[in-house]
Amino acid sequence: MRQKYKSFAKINLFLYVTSRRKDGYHNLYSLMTQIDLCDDICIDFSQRTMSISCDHPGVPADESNIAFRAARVFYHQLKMNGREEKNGLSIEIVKKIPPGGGLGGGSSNAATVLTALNTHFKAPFSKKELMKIGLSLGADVPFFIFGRPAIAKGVGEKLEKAPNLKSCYIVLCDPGVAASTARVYKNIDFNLTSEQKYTINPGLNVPLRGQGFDLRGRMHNDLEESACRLYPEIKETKEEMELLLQQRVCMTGSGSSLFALFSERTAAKKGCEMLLEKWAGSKRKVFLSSFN
Ligand SMILES: C[C@](O)(CO)[C@H](O)COP(=O)(O)OP(=O)(O)OC[C@H]1O[C@@H](n2ccc(N)nc2=O)[C@H](O)[C@@H]1O
Ligand SMILES: Nc1ncnc2c1ncn2[C@@H]1O[C@H](COP(=O)(O)OP(=O)(O)OP(=O)(O)O)[C@@H](O)[C@H]1O
Repeated sequence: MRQKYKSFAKINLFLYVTSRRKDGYHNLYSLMTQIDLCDDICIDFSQRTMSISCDHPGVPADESNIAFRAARVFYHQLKMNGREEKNGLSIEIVKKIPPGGGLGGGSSNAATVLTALNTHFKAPFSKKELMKIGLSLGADVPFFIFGRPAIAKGVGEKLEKAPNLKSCYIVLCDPGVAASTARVYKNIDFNLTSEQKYTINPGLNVPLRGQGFDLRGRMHNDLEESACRLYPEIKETKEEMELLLQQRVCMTGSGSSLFALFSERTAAKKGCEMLLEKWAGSKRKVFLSSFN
């Protein structure tokens, strides 16, 4: 039985790093939303063995793939619950989300596989339990299982429903360099983020009177300075993007992707076309996306 799934990317509309923890991880305060850029995943539950394939050369097509590890950990938990099931399945991933782009591509793939397996076996785990299983794979995985815009705290596992967001069109750019999440967190200069840490006020407490929350003035990322020091391509791309679009540009997650928000599709499309034209032949990739 073959089933197709869409595995969506995310952006961090704002991301504040509030402290470094004893376990080496960092506590966050972040507003996250899924966007319509997605990978395609096909799962065949009728196989006798477990296998994975992926069309992207930068993504492992073996048991180290996070989607494969998600399937393995799911069957393990099922067994711990006293249910021994045949664990054959094949996972086929068609990548459209740039890997190492701060768009949570791997985490989203893992969440898609966990959710698909849970549905296939008629919900042996509650959503909360599935999110806990997801956290053992990566800090971003619970968000994709949560499945709606969220305020993330802790290492990203404490999730609350976000206020009603105003839908936006996004000009998204992959500067052509993959950023290592671990390196970016390790390289944070807390002297540079401290002021922001103590003045976090994204204004989410403002009453909305039926309107969606407009985030364009609230975009922020405490990881940006660290990522730009490690990967100068990010800084260069951001500066050019701001100049060409005449819009505020922010990095998502631990980088490397950058985004600008637009309320009108025509303006976003025009911006996208301009970047595509200016950067034709370069390693930078440009996407028109949205969230609502
Ligand atoms: C940057 C974000 O994408 C923002 O949503 C996430 O914080 C990253 O989540 P992720 O890619 O799922 O991260 P993981 O795979 O769990 O962790 C990779 C590495 O990033 C660092 N890490 C990750 C999350 C976090 N809150 N603090 C950290 O310091 C740790 O060194 C960890 O070894
Ligand atoms: N299914 C997968 N999809 C993407 N990358 C994967 C996958 N499995 C393993 N990886 C490895 O994980 C690395 C990070 O990829 P990913 O797309 O998750 O990064 P990211 O978007 O920066 O993640 P995050 O925002 O969660 O930090 C890749 O360089 C790749 O080698």
